[in-house]
Amino acid sequence: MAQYSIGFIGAGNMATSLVGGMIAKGIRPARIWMSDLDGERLAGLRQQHRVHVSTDNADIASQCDVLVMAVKPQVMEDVCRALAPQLAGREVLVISIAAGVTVANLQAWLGPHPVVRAMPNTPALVQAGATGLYAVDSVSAAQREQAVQILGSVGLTFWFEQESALDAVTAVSGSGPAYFFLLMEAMIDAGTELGLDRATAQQLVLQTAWGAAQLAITSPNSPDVLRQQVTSPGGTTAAALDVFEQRGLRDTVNAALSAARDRSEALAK
Ligand SMILES: NC(=O)C1=CN([C@@H]2O[C@H](COP(=O)(O)OP(=O)(O)OC[C@H]3O[C@@H](n4cnc5c(N)ncnc54)[C@H](O)[C@@H]3O)[C@@H](O)[C@H]2O)C=CC1
Ligand SMILES: O=C(O)[C@@H]1CCC=N1
Repeated sequence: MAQYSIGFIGAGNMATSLVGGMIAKGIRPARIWMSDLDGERLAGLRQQHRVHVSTDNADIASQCDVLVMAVKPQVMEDVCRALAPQLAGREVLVISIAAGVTVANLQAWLGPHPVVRAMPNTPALVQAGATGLYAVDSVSAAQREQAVQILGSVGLTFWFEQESALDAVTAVSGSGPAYFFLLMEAMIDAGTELGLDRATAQQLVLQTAWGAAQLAITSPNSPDVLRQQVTSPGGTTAAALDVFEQRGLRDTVNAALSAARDRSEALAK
């Protein structure tokens, strides 16, 4: 693996997940730099991962060939504008993981650097993430490979030709874990209502979610076929699925994902 150095601006949940994955995949901690406003958090990360840390973003930016921008979208402009002088005249690959921050925004704030926009998700924490990627034309093949090494260290990566696809990716897989967690919460509550103790209901729900995902990933059959295999005519599953369909689950899911896509687009404005 080429020995380029990688800096993270913002050392929150997503950056920490990525760093954990990269180290697990053999990237040496000495090549990783992290900055954040929270010095205590950085001290913990230095102790845990042996990475370089600093509370000064410019310090990190001046050391690195690849910069992963991992602060919240709302502070991204200020953080980028403050870093622009550090990057001027240097070849730095910028990878942003922020929801709804466009490559045009990033290049306006940071300067005309090669930019990859990425949308990962929190299962990256357990190296089961899914990330959508979009690159501007100036990103070289080697830099695309660097982006895949970083984001691919925590799960699957998918390239998209159109930047607008990342708003849809955000709605599907970026926010997606929360939808499944909501369904888990609702099933645990319902199981408890039906008389199970909460701890047992939770274990049953989580094992069922994990098993269903494993089955869907490994089976040659699509989810609709797998659903039909659970559903005996006139049986219990049919009784439940009828309620979901009658109460408009598909329309609700469709409207929810459209709202997430719209919010991703709006954040860019
Ligand atoms: N949480 C999620 O599910 C996903 C989040 N994202 C994106 O990842 C980015 C980070 O999100 P999280 O890690 O969840 O947030 P987080 O709040 O855990 O991390 C953000 C970090 O940035 C630091 N920070 C704030 N201002 C700073 C500054 N001026 N300089 C340096 N560091 C600063 C904060 O102290 C914090 O540690 C966001 O842009 C979000 O849109 C992308 C995909 C999924
Ligand atoms: O809710 C958000 O805005 C971020 C982006 C995708 C997941 N979390």
